[in-house]
Amino acid sequence: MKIAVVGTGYVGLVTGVCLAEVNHDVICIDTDLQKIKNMEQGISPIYEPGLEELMVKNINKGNLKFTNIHVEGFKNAEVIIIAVGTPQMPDGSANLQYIEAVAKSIAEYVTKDVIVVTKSTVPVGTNDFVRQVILDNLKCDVNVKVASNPEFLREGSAIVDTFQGDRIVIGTQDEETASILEMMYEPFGLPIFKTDIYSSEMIKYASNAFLATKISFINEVSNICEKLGANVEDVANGMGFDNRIGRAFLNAGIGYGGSCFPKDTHALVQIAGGVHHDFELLKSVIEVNNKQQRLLVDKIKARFENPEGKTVAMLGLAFKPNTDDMREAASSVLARELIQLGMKVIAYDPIAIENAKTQLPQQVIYANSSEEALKQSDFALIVTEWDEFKQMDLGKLQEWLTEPILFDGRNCFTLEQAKNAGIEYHSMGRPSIMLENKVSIN
Ligand SMILES: NC(=O)C1=CN([C@@H]2O[C@H](COP(=O)(O)OP(=O)(O)OC[C@H]3O[C@@H](n4cnc5c(N)ncnc54)[C@H](O)[C@@H]3O)[C@@H](O)[C@H]2O)C=CC1
Ligand SMILES: O=C(O)[C@H]1O[C@H](OP(=O)(O)OP(=O)(O)OC[C@H]2O[C@@H](n3ccc(=O)[nH]c3=O)[C@H](O)[C@@H]2O)[C@H](O)[C@@H](O)[C@@H]1O
Repeated sequence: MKIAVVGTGYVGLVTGVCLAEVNHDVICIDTDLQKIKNMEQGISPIYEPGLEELMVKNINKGNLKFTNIHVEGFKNAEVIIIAVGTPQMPDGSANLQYIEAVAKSIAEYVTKDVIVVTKSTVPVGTNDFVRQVILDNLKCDVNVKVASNPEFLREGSAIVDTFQGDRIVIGTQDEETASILEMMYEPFGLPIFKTDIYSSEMIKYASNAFLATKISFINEVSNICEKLGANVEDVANGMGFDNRIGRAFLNAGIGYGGSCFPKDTHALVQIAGGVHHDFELLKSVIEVNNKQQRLLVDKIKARFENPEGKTVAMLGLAFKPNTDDMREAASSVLARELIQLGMKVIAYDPIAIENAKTQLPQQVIYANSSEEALKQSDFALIVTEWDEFKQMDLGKLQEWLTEPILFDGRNCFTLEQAKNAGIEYHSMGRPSIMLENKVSIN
């Protein structure tokens, strides 16, 4: 099938590459010419495990192409997939300007019947808007069908999620459109759930909001566990045995970040508000998360009488491991607050440093390895649970840090590991490990 994908970010590029991998004829379109030039040479604009290899393979096979010229991309397309960003507006609602621009270019340039699929996360009713913009601006006498097809991949495991996802959702009431999209996805062999457009649009927001709710819920439980001396990991494991609850997304930490949960929870509150529904539960989820993102600062303030002048190694900057994405990363909030407290921050991340430089305060100093960061610091924080931090020899902290104190925002180590390493260890929702002559802060 001939497919054009508009937008080559995390979703568009991964989708385009995976559809090419199952032998569709794919052209990816982006307005960013530099990205296009790089991708033509097999260089991925984003860090995503396995993506570049598959990209190169399919460019060489001849079924993956790139262009910055929409008319060129749409020329032969039977299906056009919209995967441009829908960032958050100041009031929390989704910004649809990129979606509208794509709809206008489709109207201007399509010369044959086509199915337009909205993969970007968009508020309920947006596909109606896309259809209307296209109809209002259409230059040729062609038939354009519009369908919703939200995406559920996660950054860092996007390729695996695409080939092994739990479901593909197709929102359309047109049987012919549904069956063409089913054919397109058939090679993935995944369950396909068909519904109407509005429900499909809502499934995406409700799914992200539910996952965010699970995270805020366990973080609240975690904060209570700390006060009571319980261990949130055991609590989550014990809860997770119940199939109705499930263990996934019950990892307590420093809150959710990234390009989607924060913006999509805000957008759903706005969507609800648009129909005069006050989504109180989701507002609390957001509020809990905002507090949770800065919890390590509170722990530091509780531990040190005067943190001013201390140097801290900040390990991990990306909003989660295996990505270079810094959007809404807790590291931004933490670095800002620590610097305000008069501390020196030495940061290290295996992949995200270049992106971090555009987001973190300019006073932050970057190290080339965790060892380099730790050796120059008084104590340390783990902000992102990269494998290389989880595999770190904790005993070395005694040697490298002025004070062997670790604040672990992601519970990367067991309490036994910390105890055996002879360090002071403060994690999330679990009792602190103190060295002799020190009193636990919990
Ligand atoms: N990042 C993720 O993990 C997921 C994102 N989503 C949703 O997918 C959508 C896209 O997200 P990302 O891939 O993260 O976005 P992104 O910001 O990484 O990429 C968007 C791309 O679209 C391009 N673009 C903008 N206007 C264009 C136009 N008129 N024509 C061609 N290209 C254009 C930009 O240059 C950019 O490369 C959003 O709605 C997001 O909520 C859904 C599931 C997962
Ligand atoms: O719409 C989207 O963009 C995507 O948003 C999330 O994917 P992503 O943001 O890439 O990453 P997640 O693995 O969901 O993690 C999001 C945040 O939650 C945090 N998290 C996750 C799980 C958990 O148990 N605890 C926790 O704090 C992570 O550290 C991270 O900051 C969803 O998982 C995807 O299904 C969805 O497609």
